[in-house]
Order: sequence, then structure tokens, then C-alpha cells
Amino acid sequence: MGERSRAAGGEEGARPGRAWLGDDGGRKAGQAHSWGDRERDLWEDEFVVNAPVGVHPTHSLFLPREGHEASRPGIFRASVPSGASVGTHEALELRDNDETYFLGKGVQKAIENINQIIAPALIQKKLTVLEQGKIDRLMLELDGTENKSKLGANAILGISLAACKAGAAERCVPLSRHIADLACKEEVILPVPAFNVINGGSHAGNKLAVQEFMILPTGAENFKEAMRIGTEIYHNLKDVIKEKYGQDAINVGDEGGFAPNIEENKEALDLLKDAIAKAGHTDQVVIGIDVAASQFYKDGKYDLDFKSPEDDPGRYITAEDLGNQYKSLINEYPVVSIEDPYDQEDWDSWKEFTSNVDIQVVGDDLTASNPELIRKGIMKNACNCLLLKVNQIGTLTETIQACRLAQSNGWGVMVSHRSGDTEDTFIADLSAGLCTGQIKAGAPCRSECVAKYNQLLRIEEQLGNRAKFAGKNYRKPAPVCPTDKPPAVTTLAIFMCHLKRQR
Ligand SMILES: C=C(OP(=O)(O)O)C(=O)O
Repeated sequence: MGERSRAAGGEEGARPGRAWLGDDGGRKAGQAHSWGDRERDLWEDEFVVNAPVGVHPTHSLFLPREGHEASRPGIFRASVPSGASVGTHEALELRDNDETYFLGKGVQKAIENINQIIAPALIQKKLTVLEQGKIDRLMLELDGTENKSKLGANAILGISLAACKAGAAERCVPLSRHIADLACKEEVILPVPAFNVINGGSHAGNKLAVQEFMILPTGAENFKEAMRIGTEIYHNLKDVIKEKYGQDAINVGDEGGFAPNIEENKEALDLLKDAIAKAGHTDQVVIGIDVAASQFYKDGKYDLDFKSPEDDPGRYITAEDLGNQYKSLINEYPVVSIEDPYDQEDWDSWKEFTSNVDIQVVGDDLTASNPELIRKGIMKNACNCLLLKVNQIGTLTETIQACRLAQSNGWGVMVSHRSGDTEDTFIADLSAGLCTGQIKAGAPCRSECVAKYNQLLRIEEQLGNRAKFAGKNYRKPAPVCPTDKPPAVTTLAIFMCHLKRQR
């Protein structure tokens, strides 16, 4: 088993001991471990996040932050995703920009920053893996920039998420429960999956300007049923598209949705409507759209034909015309959620639209999971739901702050993957632990998407009859903790965990 210590833990032969971020047996930070070293370290007396980092330098940075401890052998890994339609306010993803190495997409600098700056600092401070806030704060201080451009958000986030996984294992609780405690949430709630089944925009080579057409099985009884509904619709959609446009129209885009070469939004929605009816789930499903309009904002207008090789300003439409198109979609189809309807700087159009519709309006590029921008969005009443992406902001602590800020101001929250995502399933636990009520992780297709949904199935199974599914309450699935209580990860919890291990 690659990850020997799992959140719900309880391995045989485990001994009690406190996990902390410290040195191990005199090895210098940054010095490589052999597997023999690792095995030995697993049984040393104190432990932890010390080993430098193994890296897979592809477009989706793989930053395992490894920890091992005497009492609970474990290696904790996190990998960091990457997006195609990246907003201008996102934290910086550090790339080497050396065209001769992975076409400039290498991440050697980020790795160096971990091994030479972050790791030694964490080791010196001897923080425990339960001190998520302090770990994240230390990295923010080391970075010292607004957008994490010194160390790279990809370097910082890998450590932040891996520390959280180690913290859950240290407490002998599932990862979703640990996140819930860090965020002061009483419950863990299974979100409604928003399956992105038709891909367009920057995620596909077709003519569609809109990036994502999603189905949300809000009428399902539980997450498992939502998976069944989504999967049945997805495969019916495949048949509908194939029948209408032929075999080559069922190739998939970046997030596993089909990418037929259609141009009109209504054509996509008709395909969806047919597939939903054919699958027999018309009453259980609503539709969400991610327009990703920043991708086609030009000269203060919107170019719905932005993928055409010829540019023609004559075809650009105004924000008002675009808003009217959205309203017509809302009237004719069960569209309940629209994400990024306008450009990230076009605040006035956002405000106007949100105050004139009664659906969910989701901020992604607009708010960039950044508490400062979310505050601005709340003040301006620009939208009413936050799209939450861990790598847009770069630490778990700030992700939790962003979520709490949105929820305590009456917004919905939808956790999201990235179009260049990895096999890491952290966001599944994040969504359940933060009680966001909604998650989008692509279609029920492509392993990196399905992995997140499978993890949610496991969480539901593990909760048994205590499992709660957001369903129709997806916009507000749980009451919000009114105070800024500190995380409920206490010394008592650690002590109880040690007792449990000794039994
Ligand atoms: C998931 C999305 O795509 P990307 O990761 O390309 O930003 C999105 O825009 O919501």
C-alpha cells in the first residue's frame, strides 16, 4: 500500500507517539532518502514531515510531502492541480519557463523552494501536523508576496494539503472529519455532484463558447444514487450525440464531457434534455453552466465565436445582450446555476445580472477563492455562490477562510477541481468536511474525475446511517458556525487517539 497510514487508520503494531514536524536522526533537510531509510524511519521514535519531496514534473505538479512517524507509519502525499482557464487574480503557479525542459512547464524551482526554504523552516519550528494554521502561516511569511509568487502556490499547497492528511491520521479520524473540525463544522455532508458532461470553451476544440454544461442530481436520495443518475445520463448522452452527429462527436474534452462540434447553447441544452429524459431522470436533475466568460471578453464586449481563427469585432455582443441570452436559457431549461457569466473585471454586469435573476450565480475568476475578492463580491452583491479551488489561493487555511466567509454571508459554495487535475482526491473530503453542498469534478469519466467521486462514495459508506446528502439543499446544506471558534482539534482528541491505538 503506497500510503501506509490512512485517515481512519488503526494499523497493526502501531505505537503511540506524537507526530511533529521535526528533524529525523540527524539527516539534513534536503538530503535524499532511500527506501531503506524510509522503512527505518517509520519506526523511529518521533517523527515526521521531514523527507524532501518526490516530484513528477509534468503539467500537474506532484508534490508529495512525506511524513513518517514512529507510532503510525505513514507517507502523506498531496498533488497540486493546474487550470486551463486561469483567472488573473489566482495565486501564482511557479513554472521554470525553460523551453528546453518540459516545454517550459517544469517545476524544478518550486521543488527547490520546498527542499531549501520550506522544509528547513518547518523542521526548525517543530510544529505538529495538527497545527495547520501555523504551518500555513509560516509558509505565507516565508513567501511574503500577495500572490505567492516567491515560493509558488504549487510549492506551498502541496505541503499544506499533505500536512492536513497527516493531521487526520495523527488524530485517527477520517480526512473529511479532520477538515470539518478545522473549519468548525459539526457535520460532514455529502455534496451534490455537478457532472460536467458537455465541454466547450478553452476545454475543447469545438465551436462552443460556453465551457461547461453540468447536470446536478439534486433529487437523488443519497450520493450513491446521484452517481447512478449522473452516470446513466452521461451514457445516454453519448448515444444521443452519436445518433445525431456521428461517432467522432463523442470524443471527450479536458474534463471528460463530450465535445460535439456544436455552436449554440440551446443545442447543447437540448441534447442534455433528451439524454436526461431517455435515462428517465427528468424530475431528479437540474442544470448548471460555467460560461467562463473572461475567456472571450474583448474590448468591453463578448465574442461568442472566440475560437474562430478570424477575429471580427462586428460580431461581439454587449453584456446586456449576453444577459438576455442567459435569461432565455433560464426560462426554457431547468438551468439553476450559472458560473462566471461575465469577465472577472466586469463587476457592474455581474451586479446587474445577480440582482435580476433568482438562480445561483457563481464567482470563479471573479473571486479566485480569495477572501479579499470575496469580501468585495459580498459588498457589491456581485454573485451569490463561491467556486472554491484550493490552488487558486494556495493554502488550506485560506481555503477554509474563503469558504467560511462565503457561507456566513449567505452564499453557496461549490468545491471545484481543475481542468488539469491529478489523481489526488483531497477535494472530495474538502467538500464533505466544509459542508459545501456542491462539488464539480468533471464527468463520470477519466480516472482523475472518477477518483474524486469514488472517494465521496467511500465517505458515504463509512458514515453509514449517519450519512447526510445535501440534495435539494445544495445551496445551504448546513447551519454556519457563527463564531470564529478555534479548530476543535484538541489535546484531548490526540490523547483519545493514542488510547485507541494502544487498545
Ligand atoms: C474548472 C475550471 O476550469 P479551469 O481549471 O481550466 O480553470 C473552471 O473554469 O471552473
